[in-house]
Amino acid sequence: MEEQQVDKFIRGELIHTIYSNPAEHFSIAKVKVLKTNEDFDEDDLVIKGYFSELYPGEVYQFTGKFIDHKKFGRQYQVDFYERYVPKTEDGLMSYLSSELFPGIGKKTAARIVDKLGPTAINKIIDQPVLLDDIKGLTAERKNTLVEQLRAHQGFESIVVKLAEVGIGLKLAQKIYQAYKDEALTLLKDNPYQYVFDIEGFGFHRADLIATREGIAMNHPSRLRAGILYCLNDAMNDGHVFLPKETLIKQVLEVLEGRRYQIETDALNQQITEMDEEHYLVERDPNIYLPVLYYAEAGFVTQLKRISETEIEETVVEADLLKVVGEIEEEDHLTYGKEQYEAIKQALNEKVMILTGGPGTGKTTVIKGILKAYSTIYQVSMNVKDYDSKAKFPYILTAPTGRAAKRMTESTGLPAYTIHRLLGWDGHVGFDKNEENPLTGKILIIDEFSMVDIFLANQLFKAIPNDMQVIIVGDEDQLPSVGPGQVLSDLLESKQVYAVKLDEVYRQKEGSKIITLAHQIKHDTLTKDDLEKANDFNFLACHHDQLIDVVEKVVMRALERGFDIRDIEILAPMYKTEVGIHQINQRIQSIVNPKKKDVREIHAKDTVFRTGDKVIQLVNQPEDNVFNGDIGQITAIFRENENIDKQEQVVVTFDDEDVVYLRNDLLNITHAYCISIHKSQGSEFPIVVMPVDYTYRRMLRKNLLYTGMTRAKQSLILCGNKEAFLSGIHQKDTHERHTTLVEKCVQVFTDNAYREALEEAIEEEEKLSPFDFM
Ligand SMILES: Nc1ncnc2c1ncn2[C@@H]1O[C@H](COP(=O)(O)OP(=O)(O)OP(=O)(O)O)[C@@H](O)[C@H]1O
Repeated sequence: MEEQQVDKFIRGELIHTIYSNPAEHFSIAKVKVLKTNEDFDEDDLVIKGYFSELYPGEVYQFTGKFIDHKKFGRQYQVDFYERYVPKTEDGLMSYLSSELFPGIGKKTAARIVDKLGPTAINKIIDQPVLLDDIKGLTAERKNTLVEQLRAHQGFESIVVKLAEVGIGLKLAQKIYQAYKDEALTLLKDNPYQYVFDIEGFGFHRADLIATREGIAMNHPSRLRAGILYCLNDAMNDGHVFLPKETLIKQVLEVLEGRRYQIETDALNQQITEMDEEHYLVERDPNIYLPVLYYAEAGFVTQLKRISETEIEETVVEADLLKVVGEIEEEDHLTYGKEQYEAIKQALNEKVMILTGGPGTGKTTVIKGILKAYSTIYQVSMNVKDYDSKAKFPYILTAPTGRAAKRMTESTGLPAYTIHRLLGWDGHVGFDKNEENPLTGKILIIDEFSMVDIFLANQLFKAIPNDMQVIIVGDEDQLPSVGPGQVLSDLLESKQVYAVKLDEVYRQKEGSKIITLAHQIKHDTLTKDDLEKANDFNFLACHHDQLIDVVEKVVMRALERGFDIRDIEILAPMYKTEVGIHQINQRIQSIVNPKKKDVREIHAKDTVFRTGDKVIQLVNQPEDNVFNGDIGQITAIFRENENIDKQEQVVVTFDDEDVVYLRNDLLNITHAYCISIHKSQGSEFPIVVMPVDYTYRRMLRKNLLYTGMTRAKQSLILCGNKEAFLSGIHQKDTHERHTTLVEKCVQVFTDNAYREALEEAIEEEEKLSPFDFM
């Protein structure tokens, strides 16, 4: 349908806001261009102007003019804008031009809708001849279209209606699967339900639909959705709960516009009712999502169960001293006092935490524990000596593939990611649990600072009473990406035996990297400590030169014979001028530039090329790749080159080839430069860390510490020394709201509390409260 539009316009979906000044309502944002009669044919555009509110994912129509910004290039200065409300015809057009109907593009779809009107689909199904004189539609395409329309009958009314409110085919398919014929009724009556049932369906989208349907701003469903939305948001920020006062403040910010106000009493009432109906848990003054409350409660009670079971046999000190002496002789070292203590307690305690910074000997102690146990209990460390009856006694696990691999390299024993160990099926759940526990005698979990409260709960559920557990981690590293800060909370609770290793051994080998890490940890680092050393340098440079300097460092390392896989650039932010995206683009253009005979595929803002170094962004256990795994694109196939008739990108991870279809490319990105958060659990021979004042907001002690301690051979910092020095003295102010410390203390010391908690967990499991998430 061509519109009778005289004015020039850009119709686009808001991707994200780049800058906003709420006081003046001024924003700069990026939009995906959907339609325009301006002379512009790129996919994305930066717009700027005065807006009351802009929501990502929403479609707006802008009028204005193009301006050329000296630094940022072409932008659209908006004079007037409005939210674009599509008509049925638009919905129909996007349905017909969707991937369900191959070969039908936007133009042909428009011609069909133009000719047949809003009831086009029924007309085509009843009388396919009506398509006969549509230009551009071959007989073959016509037949496929009719066949497909027949096959999807029923579904189309939902897709078309959803397309009218800006929902694409993929999301529509998810919605249809979840609600089938109820989808439209629900959309009209309570679109907020979608937010909680359908992944990728945002609150603001539901709000816009609700406004269209005339649902009142203070409708209970809206208030509830606002509450759950804020709790979810808090979870994404790592919190396990929100104080009620904070929650209410945040909900009001989300729900109130300039034209209406929400009564706090009404919110309070909803919170109480939602608690009664198990949609949230209120433990005055804290409000939790049930999944989080019960994950925390579950973890603590499981930990208590395992801790309180008596150990079968303890080791006599004299025997241990003898065995440790033998190991020391064999390995040519003398364990430090704390290291010896750690080995001893690991053998004598049911659950023990081993913590310490880099180079303090955590890995050395793990090896010591394994050797000592094997010698004392005469247990073979050779996997081949075991079969399905006699199970291997040692389980080594870590949250990431890389960390697990490192455990295998250092001990020579098999190690698995926690997901793999627990038999995660990738969708519904874990194979290992209370009913089907793990088997073995000693469980060693490395990099525990990365384990969130959900995974900790799942893992501990699967640990049988007679297993000894050794938790290993560095409490000064960043907390887990997911909610909670399990390692540091456990240490703070003091309910589990912990050995802290302080003495640095790698330093003895002359490592400046380790010295710096410990100086940061103890807040003693000064500008003078940043002098060049064998394995360290700080290349001070101006913001404008930062990417050039990073490039030079990478080039120099390559010239010295390092592989690009050995060099990792770590930065804290994605979108600044010197952010991860920009650095990746630059390094890619140097180390893997466009070439005639090298295949590439364009996906959104990224060009993936054969040979590119890439990082996995989500867990994909079905393919044995996990968030943070780094691989290389080894092949790109065109549609006509494989039986699936789809473009394919093959990424080779350590020993695994994983195939990505075009839609899956969202799951990977370039990995020349990765975020410090994503680098957790990994180590690289050379780490290059740009530090810029534009990262200020992110520069914190534990972030810098985590990044720097990823370097094994060489660490090169570049950029602004002041920004670095101010960053290492900034504690993370963004403390996570958790109640693990209190729960631990109570469960371990108050039996009545523990029993009540266990009962509540059991009740909750019967109710299966997690369905709504
Ligand atoms: N008691 C010791 N005597 C001599 N050398 C030691 C001792 N303990 C550890 N080391 C050495 O110090 C170095 C660091 O030890 P290890 O790798 O075990 O530390 P880590 O805490 O696991 O470090 P990271 O977390 O950085 O891997 C190793 O080379 C190791 O051999």
